[in-house]
Amino acid sequence: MERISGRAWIIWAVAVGAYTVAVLQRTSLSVAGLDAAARLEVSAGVLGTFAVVQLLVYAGMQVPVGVMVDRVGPRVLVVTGAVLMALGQVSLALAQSFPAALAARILVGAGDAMTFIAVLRLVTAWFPPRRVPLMTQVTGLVGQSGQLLSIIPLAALLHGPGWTPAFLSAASLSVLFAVLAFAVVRDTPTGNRTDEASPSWSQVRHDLVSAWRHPGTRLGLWTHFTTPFASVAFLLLWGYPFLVSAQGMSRGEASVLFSVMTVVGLVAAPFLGEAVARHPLRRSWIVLTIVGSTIVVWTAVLVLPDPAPRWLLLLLVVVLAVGGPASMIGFDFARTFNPPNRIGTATGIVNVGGFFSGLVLILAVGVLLDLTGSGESYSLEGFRIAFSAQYVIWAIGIAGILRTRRILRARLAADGVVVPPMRDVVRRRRAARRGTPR
Ligand SMILES: N[C@@H](Cc1c[nH]cn1)C(=O)NCC(=O)O
Repeated sequence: MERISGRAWIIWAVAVGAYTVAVLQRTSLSVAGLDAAARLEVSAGVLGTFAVVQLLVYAGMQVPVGVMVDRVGPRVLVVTGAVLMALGQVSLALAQSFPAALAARILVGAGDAMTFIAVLRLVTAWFPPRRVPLMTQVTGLVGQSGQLLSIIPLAALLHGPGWTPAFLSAASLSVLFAVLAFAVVRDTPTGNRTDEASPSWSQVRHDLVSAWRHPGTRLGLWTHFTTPFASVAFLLLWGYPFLVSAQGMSRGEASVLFSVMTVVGLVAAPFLGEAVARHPLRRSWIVLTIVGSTIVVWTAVLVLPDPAPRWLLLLLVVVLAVGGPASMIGFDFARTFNPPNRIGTATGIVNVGGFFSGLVLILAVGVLLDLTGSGESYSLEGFRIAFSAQYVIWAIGIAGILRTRRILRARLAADGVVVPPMRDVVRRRRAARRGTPR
């Protein structure tokens, strides 16, 4: 087994810390909703603009940021991202009007957009390939805990010392990680990307086109598009009103289900990382199985005429929770089907998927609830129709996965790598178990 150096762990710890703080900044406004509405004198509906604009900025910047990761190296991006987020949060701390606060959140979204793919590029550079799937999962998992920093200490600061001290404290964490990343992080074991000759812009354009054209990158994009959107929309906006208003749960019970989601995500991530490392030729099957289970359980919940039994809702949050870690398999496709000089670009392309599909579902559920007259009552009937929008996104995503997988397998076969169909593998295993010739 290849040894992992102490230096790799230190660089990873700083990088993952910067990503965790980015997730804290990303989610910081969700715990400040009521305070924001009062301070900026806007309605709850207008506050939703913050989330939408932030997601749009994040998704829109992924490809340019991916290109920059390959051109200037991940360290510059982690430092710049932290500086932008610090500026955004200082501006928010002082903002007195909606336009000023919106401009501040755009800065936060831009800085956030730079962090994750740069950190994944560091993981690829500093860890042996066999360890990368697991470390990618652990990076996602640790980073997501930034949400807890919003929910607990930031919320306590908001409701104690108040808005300005809370957002200034959040900004100071980004300043800390900008300094730490500048001092500690190095792009590769041989130094920084900027120490080498940067590729020309025509080379960068060529890499972007090549990354997009490779079916492995697009398989990653469709994987990231199809796996997390159901849990993103559930967690960020619609899960709570669905459980409480439509399913008749108490707020306490709904909170327990959300905690279960966090725990299941924690358990699933390393398990999936190891499965992907062991069975690289079966990654798309792992993805399709997870998506299929989510569809089956959501369908069971939606077809019931009455509120679902508690055990079924528990099962629903369990399958939803696996969607986040499953989306990380998309980055594994990007990494393994692209040469090192364009992994950042390919990762950026992949990372657009889930943020785009999540945003579409969040908006679609809102529109359908309004159209069915359930925008305020949040009735079970209204949610049943609204959540049906998921089937359209699943259908598009699964078609994308199957199509790009077919193209990819044809390309691999031309290079002499034949992926045996799953049914042949199952038949051969059964025959081996019975001791019959294959
Ligand atoms: N799918 C997420 C990360 C994740 C891991 N476990 C649950 N969610 C993702 O793509 N994140 C990108 C980011 O910037 O956070």
